[in-house]
Amino acid sequence: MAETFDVVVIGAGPAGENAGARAAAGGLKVALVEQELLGGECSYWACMPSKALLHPGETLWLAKHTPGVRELIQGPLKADAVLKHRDQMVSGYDDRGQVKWAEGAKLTVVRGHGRLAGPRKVAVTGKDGKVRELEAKQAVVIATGSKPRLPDIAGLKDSRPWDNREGTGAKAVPSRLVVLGGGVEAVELAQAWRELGSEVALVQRGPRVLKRFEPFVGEQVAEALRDSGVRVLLETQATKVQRSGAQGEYTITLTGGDTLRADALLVAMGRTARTDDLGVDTVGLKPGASIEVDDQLRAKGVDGGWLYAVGDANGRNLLTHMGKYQARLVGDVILGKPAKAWADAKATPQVVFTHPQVGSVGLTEDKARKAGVPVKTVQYELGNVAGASVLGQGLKGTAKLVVDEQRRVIVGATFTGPGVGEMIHAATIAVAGEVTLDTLWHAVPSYPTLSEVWLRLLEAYGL
Ligand SMILES: Cc1cc2nc3c(=O)[nH]c(=O)nc-3n(C[C@H](O)[C@H](O)[C@H](O)COP(=O)(O)OP(=O)(O)OC[C@H]3O[C@@H](n4cnc5c(N)ncnc54)[C@H](O)[C@@H]3O)c2cc1C
Ligand SMILES: NC(=O)c1ccc[n+]([C@@H]2O[C@H](COP(=O)([O-])OP(=O)(O)OC[C@H]3O[C@@H](n4cnc5c(N)ncnc54)[C@H](O)[C@@H]3O)[C@@H](O)[C@H]2O)c1
Repeated sequence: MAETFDVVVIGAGPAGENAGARAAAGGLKVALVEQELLGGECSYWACMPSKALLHPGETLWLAKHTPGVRELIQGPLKADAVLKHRDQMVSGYDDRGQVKWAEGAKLTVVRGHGRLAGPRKVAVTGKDGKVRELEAKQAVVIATGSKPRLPDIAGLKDSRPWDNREGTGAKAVPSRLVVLGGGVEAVELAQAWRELGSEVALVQRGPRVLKRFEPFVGEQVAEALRDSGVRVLLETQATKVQRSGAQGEYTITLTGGDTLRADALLVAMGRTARTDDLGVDTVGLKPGASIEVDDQLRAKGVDGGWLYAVGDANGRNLLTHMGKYQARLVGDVILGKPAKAWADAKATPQVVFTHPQVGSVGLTEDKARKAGVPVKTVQYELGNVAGASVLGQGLKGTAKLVVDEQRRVIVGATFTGPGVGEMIHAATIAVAGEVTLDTLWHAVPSYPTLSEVWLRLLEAYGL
């Protein structure tokens, strides 16, 4: 006999937790199904541990730019202390705190692997093999996240390389690390492990890293990686991977025939939706693919409008904050309130936590032009703003705005430099709120802060 809920959420990462909590706060009876740890990939093997590994290096780098402090610095980071801090950030891979939160939010936690078993039905297989049948009166929300993509490179799979789990969770610093990929995960973890003492080489097939951002971003981050001692190999691919025994040395053959040797190999080559073992075929969807949704987060191609997907599982924006945004909206949609996830296409912010940091929101110049926006851009060097000299000596960075000239509103912004991750929200407000440049002229930035770059950008535009 099936247990009945108003809503069944499969997956308790940030997206699933927030979808469930929003629906429960509106008075609905919600089951939250999780096969591993409540909190999901982000809390234990992605966002939180990677930031715990990166922040000490950034602090040291800033200190080295600060007279009176840099003279005190002796030696590199204390790797043991950083790894211990990482372990605390992931609560020792224990989700008791999250379970307590979920209970407080009036969610019924169901442990086990959830699979759709036809319309509105979910079968949950527990660790003991027993199956619990759940039935949703109103909605099922898929929030199962994503898993690493392992490209078809000879010998790669058999060599059992690191993915984001070992890449954020390793208990010791490898002497030599090779990173395959040039996206956000690759650059963040290459820098983190380099600063903890590894010799690092990063292998990227394209002409620059971070290719989804404005071109200057990839150039500056690659330069920073090189400055910290990372070997950055562009327009290069791994063609073969060999390993001497289960724990042995890696030999990575590259296009052109050169080889790299390493003690650890991190694959950071993108992710795919975790929908392969989810029973989506029982409702007419393709296993293994992202669940395509409309702006109400409703799965396309499923009759009755009862199936929703949020977070990495729908492939819209593989970012925790965007998954949580979709989750809040899906809760509202299920509660019958009007909601539309328009920020996904128009105002998605992202921070890359390298040093220099990268903050971006909305469209790049290239994407805006391709979308037919009448574009004018302005750019200003952050190092020329008085606030930069207060933060440290010789700090650099760049700020760029992409403006829709017709409407006089910003459709995209990108900043690089120290602490810009905290500055990007101002740009997100301007983009999401469609604040005109003429109004922004009266949003006066304080002196002497980095935010004064806004004033310089507006002057550069012609105000
Ligand atoms: C190294 C790394 C660093 C990152 N850093 C950042 C960052 O700084 N900021 C940022 O915004 N994003 C970051 N991301 C992306 C971020 O981790 C994801 O966007 C986010 O975790 C997606 O949340 P989610 O809830 O959709 O999925 P997940 O966090 O993947 O959670 C899905 C949950 O569903 C469970 N599940 C899956 N299938 C089933 C099933 N069939 N039955 C029951 N349970 C199931 C899983 O066990 C998991 O707990 C990073 C990613 C990586 C790899
Ligand atoms: N700070 C953050 O917000 C943060 C940090 C880490 C990850 N994430 C998110 O997690 C997701 C996964 O990160 P990611 O860096 O793995 O993905 P990504 O899509 O950003 O980058 C994938 C990289 O792998 C390369 N690649 C893919 N297939 C390849 C192949 N066959 N051969 C050679 N190179 C190949 C691509 O060129 C690209 O450089 C991203 O969507 C990202 O936004 C976010």
